[in-house]
Amino acid sequence: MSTAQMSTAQALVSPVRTPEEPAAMVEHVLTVDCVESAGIVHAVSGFLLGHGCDIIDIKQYGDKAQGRFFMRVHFSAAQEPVSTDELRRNFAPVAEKWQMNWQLEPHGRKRRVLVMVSKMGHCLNDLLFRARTGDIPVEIVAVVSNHRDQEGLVHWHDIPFFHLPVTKDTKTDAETRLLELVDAFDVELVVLARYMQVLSDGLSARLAGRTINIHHSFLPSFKGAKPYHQAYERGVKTVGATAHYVNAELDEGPIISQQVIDVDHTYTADDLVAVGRDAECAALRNAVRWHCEGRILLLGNRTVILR
Ligand SMILES: Nc1nc2c(c(=O)[nH]1)N[C@@H](CN(C=O)c1ccc(C(=O)N[C@@H](CCC(=O)O)C(=O)O)cc1)CN2
Repeated sequence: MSTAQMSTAQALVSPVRTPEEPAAMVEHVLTVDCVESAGIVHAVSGFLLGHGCDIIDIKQYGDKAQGRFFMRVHFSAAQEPVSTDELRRNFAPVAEKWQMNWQLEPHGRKRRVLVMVSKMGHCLNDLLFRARTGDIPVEIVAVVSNHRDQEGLVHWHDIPFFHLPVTKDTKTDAETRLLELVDAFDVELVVLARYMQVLSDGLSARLAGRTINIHHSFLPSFKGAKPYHQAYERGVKTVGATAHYVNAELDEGPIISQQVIDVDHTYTADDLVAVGRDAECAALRNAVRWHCEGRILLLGNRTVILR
C-alpha cells in the first residue's frame, strides 16, 4: 500500500483534526474590597488577562465617603492549567499589594447551610424548596429548632433535624450543641428562618458574618418579637420584612434585603401576619442567594450589594 494510500486510510480512521479544541472553561467569582485608589480594576483585570481568564460580568462601587472600593468579577478560566487553588495562590500577592479583603470561589458552588426555626415554617419551607430545585446555590445540611413543629417537613426532605429546646436553664447548653453541629456539618452559613430566640453575645460573635436573620417588619420600625401587632396598633399602611446579618444587638445587624406590602384599615393583626409571610420569604431568599453568590460586602454596619 503506497504512502498516499496509507495517509488516506489513516484519515478515514483518526478523528478529523479540528483547530485546537478550546480547553474546558471553569467559571469563578472573585470579590474584593480595599482602600479606594486608582489602578485597582487595572490590577485585577491584568491578573485575569495574564492567567488566560475571560471576564463574564464585573460590578464595582467606590464609596467616596468611606474611601472604600468594592468589586465582584465573574470570569471563566481555562481549567487546564489553572485550578481554583492555583488561581488563589497566584492572586494572593496582588491582594497583599493592595491590602484587599478577598474571596475567590467556583461560580455556583453550593454553600453548606444550617437553618434554625421555631414554630412558623413558611420561610423554612421556601428555602427547602428552592434548595431542592437549585433556585438558590445552597445545600441545607441540617435544621435546628427549639420546637418540633417542623420536624415532619424536614424529614420529608431527608435532612437531619435537631430539637434543641431553649429555656433560661438550657440556653447555654443549646448554644454549645449548635456550635458543635456547625462544626460537625462544616456549615458555611446559618439562617434564622423565624427562629424566635435571641442568640447570646458569645454565639453571635462566633457566627459573625455568616448568620442571616429574617425580621418580620420593615426595620428600623417595630423591633422585637411581635412586630405585626405593633404595626396593627400603630395603624400603618405598609408592612414589610427585613433580612439582615445577625450581631449581638437585637434587630440591629447590617441590612441585606427588604420587602414591603401595602395594607389598609381593613387588615387585622392576623391579616398582617398572613400577608407578611410572602414578604419574609422573598427578603430572606434574596439575602441567602446574594450571600452565597458572593454579592454582599460589608461597609461598617451597612452592606454593599453588587448585582
Ligand atoms: N443576637 C441576635 N439574635 C437573634 C436576632 C438578632 O437580631 N440578634 N434576631 C432574632 C429574631 N427576632 C426578630 O427578628 C426576634 C426573636 C425573638 C425575640 C424575643 O424577644 N424573644 C424572646 C422569646 C420569645 C419566645 O420565646 O417566643 C426572648 O428571647 O426572650 C425578638 C426578636 C433571632 N435571634
